[in-house]
Amino acid sequence: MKQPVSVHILTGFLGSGKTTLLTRALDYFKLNGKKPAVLMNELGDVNLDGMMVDEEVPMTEMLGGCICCTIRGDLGMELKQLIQDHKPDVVFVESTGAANPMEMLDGITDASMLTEVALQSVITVVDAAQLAERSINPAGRTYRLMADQIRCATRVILNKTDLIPPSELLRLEAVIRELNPVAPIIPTVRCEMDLTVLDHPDGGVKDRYKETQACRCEEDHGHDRHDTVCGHEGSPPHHHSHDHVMVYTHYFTRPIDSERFEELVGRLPRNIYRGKGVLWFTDTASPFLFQYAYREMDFIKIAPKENVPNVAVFIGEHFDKTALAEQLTALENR
Ligand SMILES: Nc1nc2c(ncn2[C@@H]2O[C@H](COP(=O)(O)OP(=O)(O)OP(=O)(O)O)[C@@H](O)[C@H]2O)c(=O)[nH]1
Repeated sequence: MKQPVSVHILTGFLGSGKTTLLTRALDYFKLNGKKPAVLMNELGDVNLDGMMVDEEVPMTEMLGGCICCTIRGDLGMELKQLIQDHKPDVVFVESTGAANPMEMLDGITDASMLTEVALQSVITVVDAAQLAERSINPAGRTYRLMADQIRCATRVILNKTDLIPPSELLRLEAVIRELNPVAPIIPTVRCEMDLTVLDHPDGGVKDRYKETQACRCEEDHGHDRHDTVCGHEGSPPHHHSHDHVMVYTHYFTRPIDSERFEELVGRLPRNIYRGKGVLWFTDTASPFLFQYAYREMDFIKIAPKENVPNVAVFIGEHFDKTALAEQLTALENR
C-alpha cells in the first residue's frame, strides 16, 4: 500500500526562527536518506527565506498573501502538485509569521482529500524575547495571534532563549503551559534540538484534525469565517487576528551604500519589527542577504548562481509606507 506523505506545519510569529528550524530539519532528513520538500508561504511578493534553503530541495512558493486566509484555498492543490511532481517522503509547510494555524490545518485537511498525506506535527516556534515582552500586555492583537499559534501546537520550540535572562524561562514556560497544557516545550537557541522527534507523529495531532472538522461544521452552518469559533474545550476562540500586519516591498534601482542602509534600519520605528532582503551595495563586491528581527540586524554574504533582485521587505503594524519608501529611495542618491 502507498505510504502517506508526512507533513509538518511550521508556524510561529514573524522572525521567531521558523526558517532556522526548517534548514536544520531539511539537513536532518537528507542525512538520513529521506527526501524532504517545502511549501513556503510569504506575505511579501518575493521569497527571501527560500534562499536559505538548499537548492536541491523541491520547493513550492505561495507568495503575496497568507495561507491562512487569502490563499488558503490553494494550499491543498499546491501540496498535491508538489507531492505528485517530486514524490517526497516528508513535506514542511512553513507559514507566514502572521498565519493563524487553525486555518492552515483546515488547508491540510483539504489536501488530505486530494492526496495521501499524514499530518505529523504542528510546530510553533516562539520568540522567547517577544513572548516575554508581549505577554505583559496580553490584550494586544499580536499577543493574541501568538497565543493562537501556541494553542494549536503539538510541539512548542521556545527559541531565542539567549535573548532572555535565565530567570524568565520558567515564567515563559508557565505562560505557554496555560495556553497549551499538553504540547512538549523545547527551549532552544537557534532551534538547536533533537530532531529525531520529527520521525514520529506528535501526540495530540489527531485532535488537531478533529478541531478543524468542528470548525467546518460551524462554517457549514453559516458562520462568518472571521468570527468562527473553533476553540478546544475551555480555550478562547480563534479569530483572524493579523489584519493589522502590513508589508512593504522595496525594489532598489541601483546598489546602495551599506552604512547608510544600516543607519536607516537602526532608526526604524518599533512598529516595523521585521525586515528581510537581498541587497547590492556600492561598497561590497557580492550581494548580502539581510535579516532584521526586533532590532537585531544580520547580513550574510551570498554568491547567487543566477540574477537576484536588489530588494528589501519590511513588515510591521500601522506604519507609514510612503515615508519608508521615500527614505529607501533616498539611499539611491549618491
Ligand atoms: N539571537 C538569536 N537570533 C536568532 C535565533 N534563531 C534565529 N535567529 C535569527 O532571527 C532572525 C529570524 O530568523 P528566521 O529563522 O528567518 O525566522 P522566521 O520565523 O522564519 O521569520 P519569518 O519568515 O519572517 O516569519 C534571523 O536573523 C536569525 O538568524 C536565536 O535563537 N537567537
